[in-house]
Amino acid sequence: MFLMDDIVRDGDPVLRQEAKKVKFPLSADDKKLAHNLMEYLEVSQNPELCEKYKLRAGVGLAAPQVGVSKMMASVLVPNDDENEKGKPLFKDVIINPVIVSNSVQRGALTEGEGCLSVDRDVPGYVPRSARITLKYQDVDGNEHKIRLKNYPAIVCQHEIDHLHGILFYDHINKDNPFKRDDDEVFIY
Ligand SMILES: O=CN(O)C[C@@H](CC1CCCC1)C(=O)N1NCCC[C@H]1C(=O)Nc1ccccn1
Ligand code: NI
Repeated sequence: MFLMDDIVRDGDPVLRQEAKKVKFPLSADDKKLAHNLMEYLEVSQNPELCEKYKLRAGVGLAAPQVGVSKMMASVLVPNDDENEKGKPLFKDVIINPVIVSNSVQRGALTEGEGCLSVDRDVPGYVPRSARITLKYQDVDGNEHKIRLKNYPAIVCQHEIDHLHGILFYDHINKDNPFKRDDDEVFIY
């Protein structure tokens, strides 16, 4: 199981590398990696376990963040409204993901972004596409082509950035970190 000590921090070159495509069928190691990447999110989103293992709760984790430069990331976006308790907005390990199209409209999280690999607050909006069409393979090699919007779209873009050596603060406007374009949507 991954713990915070396994998470590579900003400054380590692996976070600035272009990750390698993953071959199918997955090797035993790659299957284990996929499992462990998702397990971290599940454990970290469980308050008792999160506390027990001293984790930072996360909604995504990319392989380079645990020192493995491969095109693989786990995404687990919880559904915070009560009625659909338990059913996440999006849950999968995205392998060899490609954003095949994105909306002209931009979107950003109102509270900005952070990163488990960045141990400092970097204030500012991280402008991203408000909606994306994402193509990826799951651990069984099945191809998926899905449209995402709002928070799940933001999370996936953050993870895919990791696979290309990009960190969230690379997108923050230097002169005006909280610059708002009028057509931007802000996601809570
Ligand atoms: O590459 C992946 N990462 O760096 C983990 C990041 C990914 C998200 C950051 C913005 C979009 C994707 C992450 O999850 N966080 N960033 C740092 C600390 C907070 C934490 C977080 O947002 N936690 C959370 C949110 C809602 C519910 C439960 N937990
Ligand atoms: Ni991150």
